[in-house]
Amino acid sequence: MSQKTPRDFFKPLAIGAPAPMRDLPIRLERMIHFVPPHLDKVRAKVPDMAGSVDVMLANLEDAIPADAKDAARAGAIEMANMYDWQGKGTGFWSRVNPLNSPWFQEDVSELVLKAGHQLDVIMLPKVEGPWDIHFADQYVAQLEAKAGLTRPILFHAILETAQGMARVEEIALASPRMQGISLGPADLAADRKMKTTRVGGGHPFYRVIDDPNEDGSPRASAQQDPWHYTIARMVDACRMAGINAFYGPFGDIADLDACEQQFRNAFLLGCSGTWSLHPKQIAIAKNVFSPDPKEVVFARKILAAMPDGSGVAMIDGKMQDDATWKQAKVISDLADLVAEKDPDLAKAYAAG
Ligand SMILES: CC(C)(COP(=O)(O)OP(=O)(O)OC[C@H]1O[C@@H](n2cnc3c(N)ncnc32)[C@H](O)[C@@H]1OP(=O)(O)O)[C@@H](O)C(=O)NCCC(=O)NCCSC(=O)C[C@H](O)C(=O)O
Ligand SMILES: [Mg+2]
Repeated sequence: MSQKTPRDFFKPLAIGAPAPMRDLPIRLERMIHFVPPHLDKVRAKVPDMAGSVDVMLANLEDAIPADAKDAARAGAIEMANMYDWQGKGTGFWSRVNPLNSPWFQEDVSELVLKAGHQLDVIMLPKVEGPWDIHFADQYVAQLEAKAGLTRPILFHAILETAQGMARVEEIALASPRMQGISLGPADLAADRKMKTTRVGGGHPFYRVIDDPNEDGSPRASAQQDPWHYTIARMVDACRMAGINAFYGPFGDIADLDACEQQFRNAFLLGCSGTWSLHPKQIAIAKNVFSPDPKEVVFARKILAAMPDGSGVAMIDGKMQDDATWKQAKVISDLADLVAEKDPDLAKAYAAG
């Protein structure tokens, strides 16, 4: 038997470490905003930006130069103490360097020992299999015990290798610390040997083409989504494990339309949120990952028409039954969560 017994699964991994959570906290996580914490100018913006994002993330991994890793780690710890993250309801996360890097051990130990009381989630890049989660799980439990933490820190894995993709279900189920998984399209593309230099989004060469026209006129063609399979598989693995799926980075900061479309596809397929790399992407994520007011009004009509969630009803010519009741509940519950944070959307959702 290679798995823990059900009883052992929820035992703390170190004496004095907090008990693992049985249920994830229900939080709005429409965008995970990436901050390069070694840059004084950007770090200084954090307190003012904190209320406008759902999650603020101090990034220690890629995009941080090797000679700035120590400064980024120190900046992340400063960020942890710049705002009352726990009290004011904005998530505070950090993406650490990979397990095989010279920085992982110090990243995690410094964060947990010096900022663990503020830290909600450690994002683990380039996770290849459950063994990576198990190693980090044990290490963090020891540090939590040493720091005297009473609330366990959760894990978020990034899918950025073919092996990680192939083992996504095992990763999702590896520990009760697992909060969610994001797609890392840039590293994943490289590892898969996809022929692109883009960070997420479509590609002009990845398309389908109409059959030839009899008159020889030009054939219509349309770009396709190269990430459809990957996102759908990640969503299934996450939802099976009761954790959340996230789209990752969209690297063309100037192309706001394409960013919005990529986010929207992920939202429709089941993702809870995305990363924002630049302030411009925050509003896009907020808009896309909050349900559309018209959909909310319609969803609530379904719930009202079938108060116990069973039977059949017709609304605006569309058949509703137990399954559409469940769909409506997903949208309505998310709208309730958004409304707690956003008074304008609360009004729009109530308008119906
Ligand atoms: C991408 C950036 C380097 C662009 O920065 P910059 O050139 O400074 O942009 P602007 O001049 O347009 O900036 C306007 C102002 O906004 C501030 N700014 C910029 N970015 C941020 C931010 N993330 N948070 C807060 N504030 C920000 C600038 O300082 C300007 O301020 P001011 O001068 O006062 O007007 C930059 O946006 C950036 O570094 N973003 C984060 C990049 C990052 O984290 N990359 C790693 C994640 S993606 C990844 O790792 C790939 C993934 O793992 C995979 O495999 O797929
Ligand atoms: Mg990456």
